[in-house]
Amino acid sequence: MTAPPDDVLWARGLHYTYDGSPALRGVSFGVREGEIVAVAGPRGSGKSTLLRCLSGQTLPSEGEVWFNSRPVHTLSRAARERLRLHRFGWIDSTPRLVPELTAWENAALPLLLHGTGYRAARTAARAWLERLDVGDCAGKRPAALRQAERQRVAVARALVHSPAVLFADEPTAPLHRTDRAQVLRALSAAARSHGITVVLATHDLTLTPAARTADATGAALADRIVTLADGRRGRTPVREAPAHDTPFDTAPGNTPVRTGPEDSAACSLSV
Ligand SMILES: Nc1ncnc2c1ncn2[C@@H]1O[C@H](COP(=O)(O)OP(=O)(O)OP(=O)(O)O)[C@@H](O)[C@H]1O
Repeated sequence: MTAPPDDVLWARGLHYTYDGSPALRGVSFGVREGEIVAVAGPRGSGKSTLLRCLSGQTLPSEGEVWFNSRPVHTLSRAARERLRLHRFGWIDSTPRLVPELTAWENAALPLLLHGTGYRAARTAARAWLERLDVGDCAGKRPAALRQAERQRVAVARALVHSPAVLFADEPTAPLHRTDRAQVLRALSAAARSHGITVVLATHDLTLTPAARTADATGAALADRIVTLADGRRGRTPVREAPAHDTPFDTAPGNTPVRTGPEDSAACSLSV
């Protein structure tokens, strides 16, 4: 089996089980370069597990994950860790910053781990903090920052090394509504301007045209939504103009195939 050449990330027939309890039941998934895809589903539907499998943090019990047409599921743990460090970014719902480091030092961590020089890392980290509207926080430690500021620092850290794919697991869940919209706008604008592919998990199922119209401040974030329910791909609650001609859906047998617009939507999200 080989992955479609125009997909940066591609997974087929993913199963994952926690102590006998299935979390993923044959999920297939494809993402194109530069695309922002939201994975939506209720709590416990398998979103985090899917993101962990796609990013190589967790090996699926069954199934395949491919990045740039190369298999991830057959890599050693060390090779997957290198892949994550160099090519992927990750944002959790709770910003996990190092309390002893300043905001810019936290944001610069991936570069410093890559061996980038201190000055260059500082310049890049500060530039990302500016871009995310927390430039004036650069010298502060996490304890001196608001939650939304800490999350922006975490976003800067996830983007500072220009990853190929950014995984965001409910990145604005603990924030207030206004902060959510701002962080989402900043995240999506940064990803789009740098051509970074985003896979974003959300439990918010209010992805209806009416909800989006009402949410005038919401970021026009995702190109496409895929839904998960009970560890399986579902149908999207939204049907709108497709962002791409040939989005993916799952065919019987769990092979990603090109389909009509069912699984595709230009949408804004509250994550
Ligand atoms: N470490 C774990 N040990 C055992 N079961 C787990 C573990 N992590 C997740 N699960 C279970 O696997 C299923 C999928 O969980 P997962 O966290 O992937 O879903 P989710 O959609 O991301 O949910 P949430 O929005 O609450 O994070 C759930 O039934 C969950 O209880």
